[in-house]
Amino acid sequence: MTKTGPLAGLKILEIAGIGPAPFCGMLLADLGADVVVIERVSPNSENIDLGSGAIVNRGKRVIALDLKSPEGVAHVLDLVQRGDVLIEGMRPGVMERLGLGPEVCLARNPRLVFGRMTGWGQQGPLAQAAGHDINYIALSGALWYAGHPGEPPMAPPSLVGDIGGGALYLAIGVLAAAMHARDTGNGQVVDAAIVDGSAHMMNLLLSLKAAGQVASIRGCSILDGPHWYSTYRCADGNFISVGSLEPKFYALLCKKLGLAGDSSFDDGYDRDAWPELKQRFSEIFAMRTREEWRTLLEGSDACFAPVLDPDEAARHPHMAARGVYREIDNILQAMPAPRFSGSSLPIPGPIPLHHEDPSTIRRGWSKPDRCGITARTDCCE
Ligand SMILES: CC(=O)SCCNC(=O)CCNC(=O)[C@H](O)C(C)(C)COP(=O)(O)OP(=O)(O)OC[C@H]1O[C@@H](n2cnc3c(N)ncnc32)[C@H](O)[C@@H]1OP(=O)(O)O
Repeated sequence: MTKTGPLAGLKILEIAGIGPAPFCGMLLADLGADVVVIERVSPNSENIDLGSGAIVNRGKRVIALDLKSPEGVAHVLDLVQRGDVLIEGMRPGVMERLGLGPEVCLARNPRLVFGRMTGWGQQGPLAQAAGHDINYIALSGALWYAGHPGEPPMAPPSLVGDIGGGALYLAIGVLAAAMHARDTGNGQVVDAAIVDGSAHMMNLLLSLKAAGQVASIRGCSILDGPHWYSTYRCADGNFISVGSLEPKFYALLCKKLGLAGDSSFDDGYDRDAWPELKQRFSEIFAMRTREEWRTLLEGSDACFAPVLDPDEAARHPHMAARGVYREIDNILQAMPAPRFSGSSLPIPGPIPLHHEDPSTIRRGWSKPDRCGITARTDCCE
């Protein structure tokens, strides 16, 4: 498979896991990297278990190796020597026990970027404990803000921790380290912990907190309290969102809702009035269907959008015009992001169905040149 895209030529080994590390691998494969996943050997099948890994495996090649056998470890080290980046998402110490820890791998390839994805981080009192997205963002402080006053917090399933605080930070980390390795010839370990990434993502909220705009009491901040920044149920049971943060946009929303003459809506920043005005908005939005609100508000500066499920989102005219979703092989998939001016709309690679022979990968991955990136020939005499 010849890959194109801004990361074409970057050779990545991914040790199969769950959640954020495979998602990071998909992101890099979408951008053109050659990602080879090492799965466990399954006694019953030569085929890949499509299960939950179908979309995150797109554009990758998959091999099956028993990493608890000397042969499996030798195969990995051979690919480590030829590759640019390794990513893994196992509990700290697992790779070391397999004989594939950073020390061994970097001794084999000093330019290697060794990307490690965990929830708690490689070090710290909780490093060895099992956990998942919801636990990591609970600890980092990110989950606290998600919820209504007096109710348990609720986060979008695995988006804030696994994807936002995890996979995306791992991707940025390994790409930064790969640039560094190109320039210096030195690889390194990237320790991407969801507690770190999701805390880092809080810096915008923390600056609003420092400015007094985000309070430590739920429902009293500009992003979780006002009637103009919320979701509402419509007459047909569907939902809409409004987010008219700036006074001029809020004024337009009120005008479109027929509230321009009602002085109780004049000061959108009066926190004491928010609960009552939210109730009024609830009653107003309950009077029409989501489609009727779309007709009135969508595309205006009132800062409105309908709340859609993914199938509806794929059909929405704006999303359809941009080709954000596509059904490929009967699976709805979001297309690669972001977009690059030097390439047309990226098409993700196919979802692999069969394991490859490790020696095919080995043959295709020649040993690194002096720059460590085999596809880059312009920088070596
Ligand atoms: C919904 C979500 O939030 S997903 C995010 C979940 N969290 C993370 O990904 C954070 C980092 N990962 C972890 O903390 C852990 O992997 C957990 C908690 C997710 C899962 O824990 P466990 O199932 O106990 O797996 P753990 O990572 O400890 O070990 C994996 C085992 O598989 C083995 N293994 C992995 N690949 C192979 C292979 N190809 N061949 C042979 N053995 C293999 C490892 O050697 C290890 O065995 P060991 O326990 O004998 O050392």
